[in-house]
Amino acid sequence: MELGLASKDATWWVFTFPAFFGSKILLDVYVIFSLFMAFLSVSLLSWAFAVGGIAWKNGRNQQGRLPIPGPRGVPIFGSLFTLSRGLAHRSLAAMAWTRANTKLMAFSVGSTPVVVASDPHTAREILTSPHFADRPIKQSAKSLMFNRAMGFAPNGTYWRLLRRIASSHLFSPKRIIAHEDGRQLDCTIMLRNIANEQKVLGFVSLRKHLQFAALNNIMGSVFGKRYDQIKDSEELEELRDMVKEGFELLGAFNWSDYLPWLSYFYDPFRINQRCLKLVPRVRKLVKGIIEKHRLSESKRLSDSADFVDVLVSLDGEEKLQEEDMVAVLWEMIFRGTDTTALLTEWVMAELVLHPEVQAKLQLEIDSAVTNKTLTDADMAKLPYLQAVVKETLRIHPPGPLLSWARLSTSDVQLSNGMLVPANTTAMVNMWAITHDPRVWEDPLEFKPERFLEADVDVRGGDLRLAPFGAGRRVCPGKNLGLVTVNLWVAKLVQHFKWVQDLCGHPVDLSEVLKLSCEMKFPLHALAVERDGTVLP
Ligand code: HEM
Repeated sequence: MELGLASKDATWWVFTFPAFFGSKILLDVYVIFSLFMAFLSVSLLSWAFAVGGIAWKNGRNQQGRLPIPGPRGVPIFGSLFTLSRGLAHRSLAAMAWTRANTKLMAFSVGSTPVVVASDPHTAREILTSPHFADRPIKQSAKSLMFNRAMGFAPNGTYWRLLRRIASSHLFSPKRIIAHEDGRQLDCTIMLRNIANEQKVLGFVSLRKHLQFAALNNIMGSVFGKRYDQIKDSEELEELRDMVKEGFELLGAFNWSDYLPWLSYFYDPFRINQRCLKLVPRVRKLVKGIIEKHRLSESKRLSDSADFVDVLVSLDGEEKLQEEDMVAVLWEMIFRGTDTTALLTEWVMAELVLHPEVQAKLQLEIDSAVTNKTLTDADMAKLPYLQAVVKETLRIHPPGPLLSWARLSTSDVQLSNGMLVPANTTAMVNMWAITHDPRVWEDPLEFKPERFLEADVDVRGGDLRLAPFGAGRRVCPGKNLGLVTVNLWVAKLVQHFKWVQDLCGHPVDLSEVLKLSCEMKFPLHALAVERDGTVLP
C-alpha cells in the first residue's frame, strides 16, 4: 500500500509542478530519470546473469558443449578497466590463471564480447582458423587509413593482393639479402654514434640510436631514402614526430571503441582531432616521395629496388590507387620501426643484467667469425646468439597480446567443445603462455641455454612461443625483423662490452604497454670498446 501511495505522490508532483511553474522542465527531468533507471535496471539484470559480462547477454558464451567461462566485470563497462590501464597482459594472465580459464576466457569490454586464449593449443586453433582471419578495427586505425593497409584490411581479395605484393617484393629472402648493405650501413652509423656518446657523456642511452637506425633502415628499404642526422634534421624531425604521434594514437585506449555512445561527449586524448591533423601530414610526405619516384627515370626493377619503385611499377589488376599506396607505405614504416628497435633494446638490457651470457655470446662471435665484419651469412654459425634473441622474445614478447586482435567471422566450434559466436574479438595472450610454468620450466628466469637443448620455431610453427603470431595473418616482416635484430645485437656486443651503470642508471625491466610493450625506463649502460675490435 505504502508503495502505491508513494508512486501516486510522485505522479501528483510531477504533473502538478510543471503546471504550477508553467513549464515542462520537471516532466522532462522525470522522463529522463525514468529512462535512466530503466537502462540501469536492464544493465544490472543482464550483468547479474551474464557470465563473461554484459556483452555476452543471452548466454552467447554458453552455446557450445562446453560453456566459455569468464568474469562478469562491472555493469556497463565489463572488464574495460582491466584493459584500459596498466599492463593488460599481466592482469588478464592473472585472471585466467586464478580462475583456471587458460583455455579460453570470455569477458566484456564495454559492449564488445572478447575471448582470450592463454594456452598454446587454443591459441593455435584461433590463429590458424580461416574464421578468425579478420581483425576488429579501432576508430584511430580507420582514421589513420590503416583499413586500406595490410594489417587491418578485411580478409579478402584486396588483403591477399597486398600480402602477395609484400611477400614477393619486400620480405622475400632475395630482397632481404639485397638490403643487407643498408642494414650494415645503419649499424655502422649507430656504432660510431654510440662510441662518441660514451666518450662525451660517460654512458650511452641506447634507445634513440636504435630508433634512428630502425627508422633509417625501413626508410631505406621501403622509400629508398636514408636520412643524415645533421643535413636532413628538419625532415627527419617531422618524420619522427609523425611516427611518434601515430604510435600514440594507435596505442591509446579509445573508450569509444567499446562504448560507442561515449564518442559524443568523451574523448580524453582528443583522438579524432589528432588523427584528422596527422593524416594530411602523412599524405604530404608519402605522396611527395611517390611523386619523386614517378619522375625519376623509369628503371628496371633490380633486386635492391625499394618498395615504392615496386608499387609504382605495378600494373593491371595489381595496380594500387594512390591513396592505398600511401596507406601501405605508411604502415610499413610504422610496423618496421618500433618492433625492431624495442626488441633489440630488451635483448641488450638482458645482456647487461647477465654479464655471463654476454661473455659467452662474445666468445661465440669471436671464435666463429674470423673476418671482423659480421654479415648476415655468419648468423647461421651463431646458435647462442639466436638462443639469446629467442629467450628475449619469450620473456619480453614485443606484442604480449599479439598487438592486433582477430575477429570471428562466423560461429566457430573449437575442438574442446566451446563455441565462439560470430563477431567476437579473439585475443591470444602470448605473454601468459610464455610465462606459464606448465609450458616453460622456470619461466621467470633468463636462460638462453634452453633453446640450445631443444630448438623451437618462433615464426609461428610452435605456439609455445609465437611472438609473430601464426596462421594466414602471421607477421609478414618476421624474417626481416629477426635478421636485423640478430645482426645488430651481434655487432653491438662484438664491438662493446656493455656494463651496468649502477651509480647513474641501474637497469630497470619495468614494462609499459603501448602499441607494443617497451621498457618503461630506457636502457642506459656503459659501452666499453673491446680490445682488438676496430669500429667500422
Ligand atoms: C621484432 C619484430 C616484429 C614482431 C615481434 C612483430 C609482431 C607481429 C605480430 C604479433 C603480428 C600479428 C600477427 C597475427 O595476427 O597473427 C604482426 C603483424 C604484422 N606485422 Fe609484424 N612484427 C615484427 C616486425 C615487423 C616488421 C619489420 C614489419 C614490416 C616492415 C612488420 C609488419 C607487419 C604487418 C604488415 C602485420 C599485419 C599482417 C596482416 O594482418 O596480414 N612486422 N607483427
